[in-house]
Amino acid sequence: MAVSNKKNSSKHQDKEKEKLEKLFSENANGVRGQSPEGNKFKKPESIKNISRHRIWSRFVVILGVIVYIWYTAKDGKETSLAKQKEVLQQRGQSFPCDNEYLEEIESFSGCVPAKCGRHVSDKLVTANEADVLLKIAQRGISLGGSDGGASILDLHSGALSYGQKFINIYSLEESKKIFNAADLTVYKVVKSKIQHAIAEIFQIDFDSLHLTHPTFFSRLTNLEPKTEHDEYWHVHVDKVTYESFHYTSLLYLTDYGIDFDGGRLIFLDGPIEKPTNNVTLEPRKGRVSMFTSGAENVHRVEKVTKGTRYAITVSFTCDVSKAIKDPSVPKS
Ligand SMILES: O=C(O)CCC(=O)C(=O)O
Ligand SMILES: [Fe+2]
Repeated sequence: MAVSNKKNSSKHQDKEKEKLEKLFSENANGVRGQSPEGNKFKKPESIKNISRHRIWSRFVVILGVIVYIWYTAKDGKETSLAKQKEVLQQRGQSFPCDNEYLEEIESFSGCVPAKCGRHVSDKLVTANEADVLLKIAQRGISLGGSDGGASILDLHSGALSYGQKFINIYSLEESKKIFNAADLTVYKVVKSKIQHAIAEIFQIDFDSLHLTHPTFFSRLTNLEPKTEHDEYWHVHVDKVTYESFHYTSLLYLTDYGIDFDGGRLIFLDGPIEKPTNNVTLEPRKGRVSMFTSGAENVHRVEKVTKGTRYAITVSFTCDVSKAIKDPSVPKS
């Protein structure tokens, strides 16, 4: 019995020793995989996750505030008038006219807009019409073209960018192949549809509007500028750049984000020295933008960063003395 008791007590002692060793080894190593120091004031995992989550969310909020302040201080906010993917019957913004513009236009009866503004429509020009006009632009400008990023072709005056200057396209024999009578009919129909739309939107008389100079095709790329004519991205007011303009329209012939990157039309609202809101228009094939040409529509074209952007500027004046004639097919 005594032997058995001894045996039992030594078994008991062994067990106790084993327990102590286990406990000691756990304390020395920390709980599996953790440092012994971490063990002393060990936080549960859930608390650690919460504080990590808090740090991250604070970091994200602070970063957001910094980005917002930087962004608004730099360029003001940006709103979209028309995205490339949208197909718009008509969308626009109306606002009071610039005083100088209003004073001038008031001398032309039937031509004063109910309100100034900027509008866009994807339903005026058909895909086929846009294709015909794109082909004219491509064929015509390929006979010359600027050494820099901006080339123009004016079918009315014949002006075509050529290296670092302009030539008269009608002096070239190949000019006869640029467009035929049917193409010209498309050109005139499109011009007339835009004129009707402007008259309706701004509530003026169709007959008070006259096509004016310059009305031209443009091809924009990311080539380095060689002359000031290549610098198409400057902020401007059309009435100042092209004196005779009262209503500006643009028909886009290629697609933003597909045929080219960059090249959005951007209106800058707010004080001219520090605009507070950029209103962006993404070109879409067949899309027409129409806007009053005064200082209420300060704008610029973004630099094209990739690809080729084609458009036609179709401009109208209320001053009949500044009217231009439709182009005619070159004689063979
Ligand atoms: O191409 C555009 O979107 C605008 C061009 C322009 O501002 C201009 O020709 O005056
Ligand atoms: Fe312009």
